[in-house]
Amino acid sequence: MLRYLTAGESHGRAVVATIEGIPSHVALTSQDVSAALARRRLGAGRGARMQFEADEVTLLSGIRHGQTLGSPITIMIGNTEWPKWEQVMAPDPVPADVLAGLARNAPLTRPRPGHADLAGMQKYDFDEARPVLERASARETAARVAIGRVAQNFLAQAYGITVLSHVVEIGGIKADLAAFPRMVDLPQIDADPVRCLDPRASAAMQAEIEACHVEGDTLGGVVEVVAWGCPPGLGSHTQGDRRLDARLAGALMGIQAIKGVELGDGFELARVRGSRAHDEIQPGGSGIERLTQRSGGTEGGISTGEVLRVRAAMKPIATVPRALRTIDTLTGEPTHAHHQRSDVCAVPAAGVVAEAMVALVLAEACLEKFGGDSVGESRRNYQGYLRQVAERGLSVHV
Ligand SMILES: Cc1cc2nc3c(=O)[nH]c(=O)nc-3n(C[C@H](O)[C@H](O)[C@H](O)COP(=O)(O)O)c2cc1C
Ligand SMILES: C=C(O[C@@H]1CC(C(=O)O)=C[C@@H](OP(=O)(O)O)[C@H]1O)C(=O)O
Repeated sequence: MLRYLTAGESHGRAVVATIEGIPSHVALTSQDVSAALARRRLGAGRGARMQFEADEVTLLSGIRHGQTLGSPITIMIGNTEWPKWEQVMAPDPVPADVLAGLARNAPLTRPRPGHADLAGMQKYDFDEARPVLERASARETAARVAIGRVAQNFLAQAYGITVLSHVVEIGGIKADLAAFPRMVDLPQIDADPVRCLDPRASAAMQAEIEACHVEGDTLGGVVEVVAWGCPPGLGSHTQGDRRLDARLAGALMGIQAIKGVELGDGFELARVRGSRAHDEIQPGGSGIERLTQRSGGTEGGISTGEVLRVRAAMKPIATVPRALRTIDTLTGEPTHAHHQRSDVCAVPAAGVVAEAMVALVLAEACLEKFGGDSVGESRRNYQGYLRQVAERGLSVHV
């Protein structure tokens, strides 16, 4: 069983994540985790914090001399600004007169539409938004990306699975993907300022982000996560909550500001006839192959062995500089939402987070199917299963 938990506030001392169930002997260093976190900071449209946030990584448990031990892995990511927030976010009581003198501690009573401010105040009985936004903030996604990298190393080393993401849409501008090769590499994607593989769309997206920046507005978009090397047989048709597509959708919808998920051609499949919707099967290689890749690599909630492809739609950033209408919860009077520094567009970063979530789902599904307490054992079990599929003549030629 694989399980994990994150903790920490955006302006607290640190965010942390613990993951349990990763087998032993996965090669992993703090440089790997730092590199993953650096990718999350990338992307046109990110705000001031991402310029200076250093994401200080400490591997607290579960790793020794560059290898996992099979015990719980804990990763801590220090928040660069902690010294400035130490009193505002102090776990122990701070004298009222000290707090009153801190501009940063001014009560946030003008909740932002689209953020967690108001719903969180209602639910947790707070008279201002600070205690809510500190945890609602996508700062938390740094912790998920850190353990996502652990999962990615495990997937690559045990099964040869590669997970990566790219941006397919920002602010209504769509990438033209028709001409792209089936396998693209990460440096190629990360070299683009919005992590988009279509140079023309990328330029238009960057211009739109800049226009929004100037006009005090914000943007959302769509990311696609692709996984190569997934074997057939992950997930199960036998129960709704075991379906791989359901688990992927849940994991992606769990990312801040993600409002829609589709597998493969998703919603488009609802608009065409069955004869144009499914992936026909023919003999290929020493087994079978598909003529198209519309399903996104799952059928019946089980991976088919085709390339896995899943998209997530992100709503625009809620902290709109041209502040939206709201009420002051102190007076009940109409006003405009509080505004602080924020991202104009975080779609490229959301792609990196989505990659981490897909890697965590796949790692869990692989461990369910193949088990193993060490990478070597997981790999042997996996190879035995591939032989079984081959003996039936059902190997997938991708
Ligand atoms: C990588 C990333 C960065 C984000 N940056 C900001 C930001 O700077 N300002 C903001 O208001 N929302 C930002 N968001 C979105 C909020 O976290 C999100 O809108 C909020 O949690 C409420 O979303 P929900 O309705 O989906 O829960 C970001 C989201 C992600 C995934
Ligand atoms: C800190 C991160 O993103 C933050 C996500 C976020 C939000 O409301 O979600 C608001 C901003 O926080 P701050 O007010 O501290 O600048 C972003 O910078 C991060 O991604 O590491």
